[in-house]
Amino acid sequence: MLSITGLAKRHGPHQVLHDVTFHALPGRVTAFLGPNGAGKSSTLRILLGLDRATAGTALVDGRPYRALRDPLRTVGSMLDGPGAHRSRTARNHLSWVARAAGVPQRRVDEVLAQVGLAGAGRTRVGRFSLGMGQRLGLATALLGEPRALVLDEPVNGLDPEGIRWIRGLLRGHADAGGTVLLSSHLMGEVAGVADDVVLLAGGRVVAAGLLTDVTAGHASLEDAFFALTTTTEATR
Ligand SMILES: Nc1ncnc2c1ncn2[C@@H]1O[C@H](COP(=O)(O)OP(=O)(O)OP(=O)(O)O)[C@@H](O)[C@H]1O
Repeated sequence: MLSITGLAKRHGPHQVLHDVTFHALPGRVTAFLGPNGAGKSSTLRILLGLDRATAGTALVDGRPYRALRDPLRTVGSMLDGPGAHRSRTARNHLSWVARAAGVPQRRVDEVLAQVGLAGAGRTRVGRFSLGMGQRLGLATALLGEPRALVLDEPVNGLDPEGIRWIRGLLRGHADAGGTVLLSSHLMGEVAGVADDVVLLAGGRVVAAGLLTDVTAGHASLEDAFFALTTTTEATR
């Protein structure tokens, strides 16, 4: 389980997160949604131990990321695309990450096949399309067969077929008992796969719960978001 509790973050004079609280549960896909600049990446960076909170906690199975005994097997993550050097081949990159994390080399071919890059293992990452880069980022996240996946904007750069594919992959991970937390500013694209949603605006959670509860009474998730944020602004 991923637990974010009372999270606050300040960058100089800017308070970018205000008392953010939500959970992502095993067996469920949780979509963390909001417009650009809402604070999604800031939250995920803290959860993955890449930045420190000003207040509050972000825990993976009850521990801060930095205290995990076997991080790559516990939580696979993708922030900022593939995370691979342009001059490396996909296979080199995955092989290097696997070695560093003590993951068996056979996983390299397994994840390349799983993300549809079996034929591109020897291609340099610099030649990849945006969508292929996203697939490689996902392959890296899956390498350690982690229970949880934390993915920042994984549908960016994917075409409709790619979006359909990633939805299936995330659904499969959750149905097998895994925890999936994905961020997106594209509400319509991820609504189809989410069980639970967390809507973030201006660094605050404006709604969190079952997708069906959050969208109840609205034509779409976007409509629910705009109705909620208009109300929030008006009552602040
Ligand atoms: N290192 C930093 N220094 C100063 N401000 C920052 C820093 N990192 C993020 N911010 C600010 O924090 C706010 C939230 O940014 P964040 O990247 O978390 O949003 P986001 O919801 O992930 O948006 P996007 O989809 O555009 O990445 C923005 O106003 C951003 O400018």
